[in-house]
Amino acid sequence: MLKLGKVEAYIHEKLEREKLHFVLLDPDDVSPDTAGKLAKMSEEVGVDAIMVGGSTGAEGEVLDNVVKAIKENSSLPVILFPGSHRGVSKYADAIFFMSLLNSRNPFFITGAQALGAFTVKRYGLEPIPMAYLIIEPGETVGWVSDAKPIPRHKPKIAAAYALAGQYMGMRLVYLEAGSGAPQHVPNEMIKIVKAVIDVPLIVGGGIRSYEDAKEVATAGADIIVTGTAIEKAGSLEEARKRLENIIKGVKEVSP
Ligand SMILES: CC(C)=CCC/C(C)=C/CC/C(C)=C/CC/C(C)=C/COP(=O)(O)OP(=O)(O)O
Ligand SMILES: O=P(O)(O)OC[C@@H](O)CO
Ligand SMILES: [Mg+2]
Repeated sequence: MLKLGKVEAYIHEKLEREKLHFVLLDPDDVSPDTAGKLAKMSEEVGVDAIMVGGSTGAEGEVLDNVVKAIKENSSLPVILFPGSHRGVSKYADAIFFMSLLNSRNPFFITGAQALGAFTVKRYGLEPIPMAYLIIEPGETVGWVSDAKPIPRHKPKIAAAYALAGQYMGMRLVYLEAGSGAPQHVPNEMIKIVKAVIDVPLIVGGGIRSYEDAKEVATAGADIIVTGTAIEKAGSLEEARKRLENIIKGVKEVSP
């Protein structure tokens, strides 16, 4: 029988009771000191995990120091969200071992994964296989990864990719509108994707408010990710206020 790793089991256990909220911290945008403070505050307000990564090359010491600071200041699981095979840190708990299924460049479908696989093994990181899909507009990550972003009004295309990902063995599906997107993934698309897959659905990009979070969760997202809203809050107090509201929106929707 398939035995899930610690972090994946934690996700599934929690999902029995509630929808989840993950915070994404990009070492390109936050210092270790700020990351530590944000992680501590995140744990206090009920965030479920911290993701660490960026599309513009978070790696090496810069990445390690942010992950270490988060681990020192909170007990939340830290999951890597790598932009390439270099986005791997031995201080994290797990890694979204993701394939960007709608990229035009095989590097983002299987190349980075092959180049990163031995590092993941050497560090003893828990890999969580994930289908990563870029939805319009896609923002920086869409451009960097040479994606063919799925049109916002074509939910069936997203559903087909998501189901294909599940059939290829991926145990999570992530719909990504792009960090800082003016609008999050359309509700209708979330609904249709959720209806065809059996694995948990993650949605991120452009979620900023209580209303956004509640809408996305109601449409069918199991895990809601926010980055910019917290990173760009200006102060720790403002970040706390925003997070409390977003989490309220997520937790009000039953799983
Ligand atoms: C599994 C391994 C080892 C590698 C996977 C490599 C893949 C497929 C990457 C997908 C493409 C990519 C560039 C992903 C980056 C994901 C990410 C962290 C996006 C969000 O980034 P932000 O840094 O918040 O956005 P900005 O770039 O706009 O700051
Ligand atoms: O920065 P935001 O817009 O919250 O996006 C989060 C995440 O989905 C980006 O990969
Ligand atoms: Mg960033």
